[in-house]
Amino acid sequence: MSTGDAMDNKTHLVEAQGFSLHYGRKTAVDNISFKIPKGRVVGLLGHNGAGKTSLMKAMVGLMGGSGQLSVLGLDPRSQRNELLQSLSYIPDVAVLPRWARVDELITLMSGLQPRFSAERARVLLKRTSVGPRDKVKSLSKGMVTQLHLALIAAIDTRLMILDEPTLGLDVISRKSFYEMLIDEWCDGERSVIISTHQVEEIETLLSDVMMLDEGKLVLNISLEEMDSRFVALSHDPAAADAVADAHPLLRYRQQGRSAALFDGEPPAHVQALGQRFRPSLVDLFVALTRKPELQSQQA
Ligand SMILES: Nc1ncnc2c1ncn2[C@@H]1O[C@H](COP(=O)(O)OP(=O)(O)OP(=O)(O)O)[C@@H](O)[C@H]1O
Repeated sequence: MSTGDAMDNKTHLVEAQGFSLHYGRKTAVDNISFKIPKGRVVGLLGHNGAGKTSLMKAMVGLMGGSGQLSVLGLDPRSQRNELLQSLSYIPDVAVLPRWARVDELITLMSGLQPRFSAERARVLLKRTSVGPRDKVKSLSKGMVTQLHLALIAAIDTRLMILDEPTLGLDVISRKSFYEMLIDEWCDGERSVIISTHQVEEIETLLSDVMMLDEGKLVLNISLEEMDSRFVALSHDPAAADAVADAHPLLRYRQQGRSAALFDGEPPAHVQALGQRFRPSLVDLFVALTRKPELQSQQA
């Protein structure tokens, strides 16, 4: 793949070290450190206001911050123009010009972005119901999002950043959006970072997950590591006290039964009181980002 960015094969696509971002006195991103290597599909999860958009804006150089942040080996703030040639980005409030026709947008992109392939965009659009002569204003919200992805995925880069790309779409449109992304863009070399609230339906796509809670990175893990590290147990109500004494991250209900989620192996005597099952990403998300006072009310 031809990339003119400032990367060698050892560099991570994104590296943050002690990175923070503030709006006045408000801390939106709080001293976070992480690395994203090539070939990953990273879910950036967090409740409203957790800091996802702020972090993504910093990655594309729209916001400054303190600490270190490097994207494709570049400083997003001071080397923004260079970075934008090498990065694919769909912001949360993406708009395409409503007056334009699809083929006009393809021509426009060809003039603006040296790594854009008009031919590739046309191939990608064949997967959708968007026609080259359609006007943007005649398309449904789901079709506009598909069009936007086709245009962005036709840029030859190593990193795509998608901020809540499927917001407002129905389940079928969301599915076809992610199918196109995975089939047509992810190739084992490129990485994509997707922020979303639809934790449940994105779980099977992801290779890694990063969870933000009030600006802090509370989890940064591959799905494989997640499976080996976190353990869930379903148990009878009579075992509730013994389970609680083992300090689970979360107590909840699963298929009508009491359940508990542990970070690491619970003690053997507690394991003997229940049946193990694989916790879902949603369970983990709730456990790590729900306020403690809510947890104690619901347990
Ligand atoms: N322009 C701004 N001025 C002041 N505070 C802001 C601004 N933008 C965001 N914030 C604050 O920064 C924090 C993080 O916001 P951000 O938009 O990054 O969160 P988010 O995780 O993307 O949320 P959502 O899921 O609702 O889009 C929030 O507390 C928010 O109120």
